[in-house]
Amino acid sequence: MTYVTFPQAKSLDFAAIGRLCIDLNANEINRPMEETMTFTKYVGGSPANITIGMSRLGMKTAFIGKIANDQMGRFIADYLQRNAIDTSNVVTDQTGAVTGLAFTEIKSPSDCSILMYRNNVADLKLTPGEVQESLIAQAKVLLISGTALAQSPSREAVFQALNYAKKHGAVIVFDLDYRPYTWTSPEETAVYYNLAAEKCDIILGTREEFDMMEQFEHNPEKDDQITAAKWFDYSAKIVIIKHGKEGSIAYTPDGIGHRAKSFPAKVVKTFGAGDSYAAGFIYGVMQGWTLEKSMEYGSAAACIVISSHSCSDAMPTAAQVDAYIERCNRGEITAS
Ligand SMILES: Nc1ncnc2c1ncn2[C@@H]1O[C@H](COP(=O)(O)OP(=O)(O)OP(=O)(O)O)[C@@H](O)[C@H]1O
Ligand SMILES: O=C(O)C[C@@H](O)[C@H](O)C(=O)CO
Repeated sequence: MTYVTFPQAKSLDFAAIGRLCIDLNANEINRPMEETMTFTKYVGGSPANITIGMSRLGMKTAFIGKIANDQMGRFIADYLQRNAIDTSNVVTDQTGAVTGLAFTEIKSPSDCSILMYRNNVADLKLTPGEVQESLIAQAKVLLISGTALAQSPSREAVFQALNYAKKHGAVIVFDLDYRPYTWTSPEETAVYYNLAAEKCDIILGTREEFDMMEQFEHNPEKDDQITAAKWFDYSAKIVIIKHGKEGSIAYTPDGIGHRAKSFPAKVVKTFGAGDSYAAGFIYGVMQGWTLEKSMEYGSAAACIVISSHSCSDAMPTAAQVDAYIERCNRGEITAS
């Protein structure tokens, strides 16, 4: 059963809009930030990570965003280009805005947190006029991510990108990517998340992210079926609700909850799981695979990233995902 049809005639497989920043991941793991002395620098930001993941899987990709006019901004642009990502719509800020920094704290494989420095960040300064209609017109998929809705003018830029994607028939994916520290209040967050989600074909989020969106609604049991059903009255064809290592469920308008097995992993840190899962899943559905197989692929990609030190740099190729699944099937990998 095919739930989403991708416009095959377009030359670009995947475009994403939103946050481009720097991850500084703790080198001394299993200790609090106060005791962490050194960090390794990677490109970060959820939509950037997903785009890098799609590119590693062999998809033709582009990014729409804004970088600071400094060494960090140039590092990001160069990394995207080296990963074969089209940066023609990555705009350089001219107002003195800075690159967002995410310092990661790895207290234990299951207790990780992110300390954000995001005042006056360039990624939230993308304007609607800077979004190129011609690029979105060529894309089979447009991915948006919730953090870019947190402030103007980036918020309006995302809605403009949604207008172009609708006009030109791109499949729209929304990765909820809720980061509370970029928002002024949960109520404001819910309003904009709901407005954007109405326009999307595939919505991916954790149970907690959907809870945030439902704060004005009645779903006391936090029932996944009720959550998903709302979006089928708008544009959605697939709603994925993720439950960490318990796996995820993809709901479809025919009432089916599709489940896929998850895989064991030797976990170093948990962040990046959602981004690699999204890349693997979207890649799978674009190949015409079943939702179950696509989710399985996303889960395996997630295991590779959470077993590694970085998010972006650890994004696997298709050969690496296939090899991971084979090794799990042979019983060669066990959970940490
Ligand atoms: N400890 C784990 N072991 C194996 N697989 C995992 C583990 N944690 C996450 N995954 C896989 O990754 C998928 C996405 O994880 P999760 O639900 O934690 O997303 P997320 O909260 O969006 O991630 P992030 O921390 O990047 O924001 C899960 O559905 C599962 O397949
Ligand atoms: O910007 C962030 O929120 C942090 C990301 O850069 C980081 O790579 C991550 O959390 C992945 O989901």
